[in-house]
Amino acid sequence: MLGMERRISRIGAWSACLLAGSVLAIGALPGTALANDGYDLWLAPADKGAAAAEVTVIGDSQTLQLAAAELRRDLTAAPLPVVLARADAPELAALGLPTAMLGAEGYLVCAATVAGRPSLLVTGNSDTGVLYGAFAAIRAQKTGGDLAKLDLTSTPKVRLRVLNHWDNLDGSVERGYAGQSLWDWWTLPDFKDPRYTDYARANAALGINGTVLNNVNASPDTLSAAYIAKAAALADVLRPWGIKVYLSARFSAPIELGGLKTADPLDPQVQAWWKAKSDEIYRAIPDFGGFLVKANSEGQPGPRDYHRTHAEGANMLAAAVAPHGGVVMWRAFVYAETDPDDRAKQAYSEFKPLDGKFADNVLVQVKNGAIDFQPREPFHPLFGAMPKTPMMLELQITKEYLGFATHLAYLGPLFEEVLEADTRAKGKGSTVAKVVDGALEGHDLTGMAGVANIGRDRDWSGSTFNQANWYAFGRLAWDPTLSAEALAREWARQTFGDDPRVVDTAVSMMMESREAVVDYTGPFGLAHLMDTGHHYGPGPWVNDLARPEWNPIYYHKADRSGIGFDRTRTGSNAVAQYAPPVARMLADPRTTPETELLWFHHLAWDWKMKSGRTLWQEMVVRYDRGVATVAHMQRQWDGVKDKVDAERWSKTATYLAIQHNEARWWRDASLVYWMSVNGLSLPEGSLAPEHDLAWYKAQRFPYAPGH
Ligand SMILES: CO[C@H]1[C@H](O)[C@@H](O)[C@H](O)O[C@@H]1C(=O)O
Repeated sequence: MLGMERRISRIGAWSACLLAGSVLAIGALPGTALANDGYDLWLAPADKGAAAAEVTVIGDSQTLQLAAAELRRDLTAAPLPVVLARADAPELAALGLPTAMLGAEGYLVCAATVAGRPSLLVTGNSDTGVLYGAFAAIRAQKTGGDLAKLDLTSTPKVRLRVLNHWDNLDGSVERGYAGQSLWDWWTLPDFKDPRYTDYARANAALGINGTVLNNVNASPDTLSAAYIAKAAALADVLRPWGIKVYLSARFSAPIELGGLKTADPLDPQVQAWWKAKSDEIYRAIPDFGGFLVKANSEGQPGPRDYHRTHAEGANMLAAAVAPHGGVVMWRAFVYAETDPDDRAKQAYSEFKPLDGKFADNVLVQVKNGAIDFQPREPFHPLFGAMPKTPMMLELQITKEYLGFATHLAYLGPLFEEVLEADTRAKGKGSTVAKVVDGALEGHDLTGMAGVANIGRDRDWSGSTFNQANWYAFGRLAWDPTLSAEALAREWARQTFGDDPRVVDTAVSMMMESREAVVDYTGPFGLAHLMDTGHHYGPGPWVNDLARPEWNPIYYHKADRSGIGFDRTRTGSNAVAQYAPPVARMLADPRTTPETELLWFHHLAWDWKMKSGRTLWQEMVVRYDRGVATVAHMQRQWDGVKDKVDAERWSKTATYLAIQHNEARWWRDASLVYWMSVNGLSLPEGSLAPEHDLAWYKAQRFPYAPGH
């Protein structure tokens, strides 16, 4: 009976809403003819000419006031007055809305009669939930939704949705291509740059609820009193937007900062130091999120220095933050002594035996693939292999290996591909997404991290289209089942307005862009082929670096007889790290997806591909296709010249021209090198390389940004 009343109440409100809707005219979206430097990201203000929504707030929190301000600025021509209220507001009690299922951060946006007045209600169980609901309503309107029919319910599937800034205290950003660090450590904690608020809004609009401020290659100074105060000032700005601050911790900080002789995690003095340090941080930042740690990786100190395990190291830090509700995000990006013949095996070998040994508040943070953010990598074998441990997925938003900020490469499809990959750990459908969102093993502590592409550039991310990668990460962290294409469309509409020609063009370019990069940098699972000193241009010939696994030769193993890394039983047997059905599939080149063929197999140049062509011929086809796709993107962009503001149009057009040259450079340099190894010539119809091998080898970047 009660349920019935609830229904009626909502239906009543609906009809009022629908009536109003009949005269509804949603205001035009921001005029694309206006100059737009992209600073507003997906929060470009609504058309000034349209009537602002009437917004009432029940309750007095700062977060609710911020949510109201967002709605007043961006929601136009609302058919009903908008009411913002937490679900526990007495005014909502009689409605009996189904809010229990929203959890701590979910939202509900629907027509409802509040205090006798038909309204568009935005609610949630927390102030942040309401804020997310407000942003969802704005997004719905900007992407063509009808406010009169709005009925949105959503709860995040992942708990920690976190950006990782690889920002150094000197203002540089490791692998950052969008200018200096956003954080001005020099003027913090006193000056709170308005950009910090803009950053918080942009993130909150996506549902991002955490940020690790500093590089995983962490300076011990980050944990000094002076920097804790600076981090606290940032936390104060971000808090009302539902964003928690985390810090990367250097494992040896007890030595460097504390003057101890050791950082051994089993040493009581070391434990006491971290406990005191954590207490100090929590005094300044009561809702501090916790630590991110890169240990015993690429020269960083760690527990292995003291013959302790990664679990012992992580648990020591976990014990220090546990009383305050903090977590430790412990990275599995290690490659060291174990399995010297195959770097791709090392993290699994080291971490898998530790499953079940980590404290409850530790997440193991794993990159999407076993090497390092390549344009395409098979999913990391650790997903599904550590059922007792929360596995946090680390994605890279900044495009270290996909053309930095210059090349257009929408990463939605890359993210989607890894999330949808089936680990088969518990039968069919054991996707990486289900490992990460905790559904597969019933974990409540879950997380996704994205290495940020944010800097002080006017457009934040080095180019307009790079913003979409930040956007897609944030939305997928909220719901890993969202589609990359739908997110591209959502982003394009909010970024360029609602002209279907522009939106369709942008989406089409975005959806073909990542595969183009795969094609021109290295098709069929080739990876890590870049030149020394940067991760930008080609250098498949490089073989003189100190560590074997830094050399491209190590990865492609091309010789006169064939190309590719044999990771089957006759090679490193890395395939055995996957669940048996996946391992069986990958053990045979005929059942291995062609996109990953040379990642797992060393094959003859005349290996027959599914197309009927030889491997070599097909490789050339792909290299050509990569270059042709960039040319296609250029043509498409030319077609919307009159529809996009000149500033964003011309920067994008120029970057596409650079990309076209460099795609050609990747293709030609790679092909001349492969030909020097295999002695084959180019199939009929393929473009001849412009230069000889010596010329390509001589190319050097004078300066490698971000390194
Ligand atoms: C922060 O260091 C980075 C390093 O710049 C990058 O080239 C490497 O791939 O990955 C490292 C990591 O993820 O720790």
